[in-house]
Amino acid sequence: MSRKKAAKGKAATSSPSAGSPTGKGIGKAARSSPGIVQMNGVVHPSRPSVSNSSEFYDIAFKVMLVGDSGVGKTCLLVRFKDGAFLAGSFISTVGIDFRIWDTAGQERFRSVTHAYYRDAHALLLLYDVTNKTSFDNIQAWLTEIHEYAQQDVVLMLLGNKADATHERVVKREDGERLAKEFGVPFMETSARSGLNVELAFTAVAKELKHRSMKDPSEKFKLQEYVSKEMKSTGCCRS
Ligand SMILES: Nc1nc2c(ncn2[C@@H]2O[C@H](COP(=O)(O)OP(=O)(O)OP(=O)(O)O)[C@@H](O)[C@H]2O)c(=O)[nH]1
Ligand SMILES: [Mg+2]
Repeated sequence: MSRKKAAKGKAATSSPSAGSPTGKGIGKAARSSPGIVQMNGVVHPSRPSVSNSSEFYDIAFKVMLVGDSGVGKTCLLVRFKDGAFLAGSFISTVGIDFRIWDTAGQERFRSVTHAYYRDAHALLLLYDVTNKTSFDNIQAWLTEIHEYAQQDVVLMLLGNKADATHERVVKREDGERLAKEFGVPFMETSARSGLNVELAFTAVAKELKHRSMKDPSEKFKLQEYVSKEMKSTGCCRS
């Protein structure tokens, strides 16, 4: 994915477990849980190395997974990091979960999320294709992102649980339309089957790497890269 100085990137999740971005508290899809993935990037002289205990990176990118509770953020992260599906009963992320340590908290963690937004380099915004509410809440999430995230944050919309064919209520075309409307790259994913998981993170990492190299001669086009990769592997469309 990108050049390593030492060990593999570290992953973590956090969850404020507060209301949806609309603040309306919408049933089962009412809580948010961003996760953070630090991706190691490229050598860049103007940027300091980042040390995290025993691990060193030339650049650590902060990528957050955001979206309603239950859309599959933790599962997507686990699938990407460990290559496995987190089966079993749904354990909602509470507070900040750094894989091993977990801080509990409900509404008061909202401010923590906003603080995380501020220095996030990329946001993977998820909805669940089997949950219409989570899709309807995307606009509110985008509003929140525009309010709290950096203006140039790398953003990608993901329709997760694409494997759940029978339960699907949001068509792929609906996701595509919404993404187009807001000018955000889009793809469907499945933490269960692994569909597009690697691609989603790789595409974001490539975009971040490109930006960090500050090479204006060649602009990386995230959506084009995603479409090309999908075509070349012949996969990834549910
Ligand atoms: N079929 C299917 N189920 C999934 C997928 N991803 C997650 N799930 C299920 O969805 C439920 C919620 O997944 P989580 O990853 O815990 O959801 P989350 O977004 O982290 O939720 P919070 O931490 O509460 O914000 C679990 O029961 C998972 O097994 C997927 O790709 N396909
Ligand atoms: Mg979670």
